[in-house]
Amino acid sequence: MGSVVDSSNNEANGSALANKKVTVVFVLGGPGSGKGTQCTNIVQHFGYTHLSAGDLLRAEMKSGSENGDMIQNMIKEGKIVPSEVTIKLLERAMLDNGNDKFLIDGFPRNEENRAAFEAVTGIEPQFILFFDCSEEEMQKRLLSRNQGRDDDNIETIKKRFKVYMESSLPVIEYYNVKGKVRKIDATKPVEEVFEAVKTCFTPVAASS
Ligand SMILES: Nc1ncnc2c1ncn2[C@@H]1O[C@H](COP(=O)(O)OP(=O)(O)O)[C@@H](O)[C@H]1O
Ligand SMILES: Nc1ccn([C@@H]2O[C@H](COP(=O)(O)OP(=O)(O)O)[C@@H](O)[C@H]2O)c(=O)n1
Ligand SMILES: [Mg+2]
Repeated sequence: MGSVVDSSNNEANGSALANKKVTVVFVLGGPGSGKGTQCTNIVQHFGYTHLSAGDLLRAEMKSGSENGDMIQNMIKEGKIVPSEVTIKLLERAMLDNGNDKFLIDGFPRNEENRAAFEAVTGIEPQFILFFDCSEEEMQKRLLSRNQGRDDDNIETIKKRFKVYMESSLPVIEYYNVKGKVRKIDATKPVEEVFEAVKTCFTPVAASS
């Protein structure tokens, strides 16, 4: 744990990332659990670059990409966009950034995301930060998020919760079995959650 991932030993996979050594932390948890909020705090304290898969997909959608309509429909239905699209966006963002430490927020969200990312990039996450939050609290937060998102309505929120339970939790369990999950009680206020988050990063920062 805590070692810098050397993806250069995965050159056979042909990923452009193979020549760049990167450290990746996956930030996972249900919709509204506070992933984005805490990533902003982590960036300020620990020097990571925050990459939100959802933000990258929304930007791609707005850029007039050929995948724009497909992405918009998937987000509206709370479905997971095919990995190929999301991984390309993540790869490009990591390559374009001078930093070598990334928080990947909201990815991998299903087994296809997880397996494809590993196969394409060869990157093994340093650890998984898991925000555990009750559905009741997440729903309350999403309904008052006010970011003008098409998917923060009760109908889509219910669909997102179902996808989270059926497809995303098994990915967290996959990493839990590997001893890689650091679980945080995310129902608490922002400041208290961040106190717990800090303890996950401090030993890593001290040893690097
Ligand atoms: N610990 C918290 N307590 C109360 N509200 C929170 C907390 N963390 C985040 N929020 C609020 O809840 C909403 C969802 O948070 P966000 O960080 O966007 O979550 P996610 O990225 O997991 O969907 C935002 O409006 C945010 O300000
Ligand atoms: N790995 C991912 C991440 C997000 N998404 C899509 O983007 C939507 C919003 O993701 P998000 O991470 O911004 O949502 P929050 O969990 O932050 O509320 C998801 O419901 C999916 O439709 C995806 O398809 N694949
Ligand atoms: Mg988010």
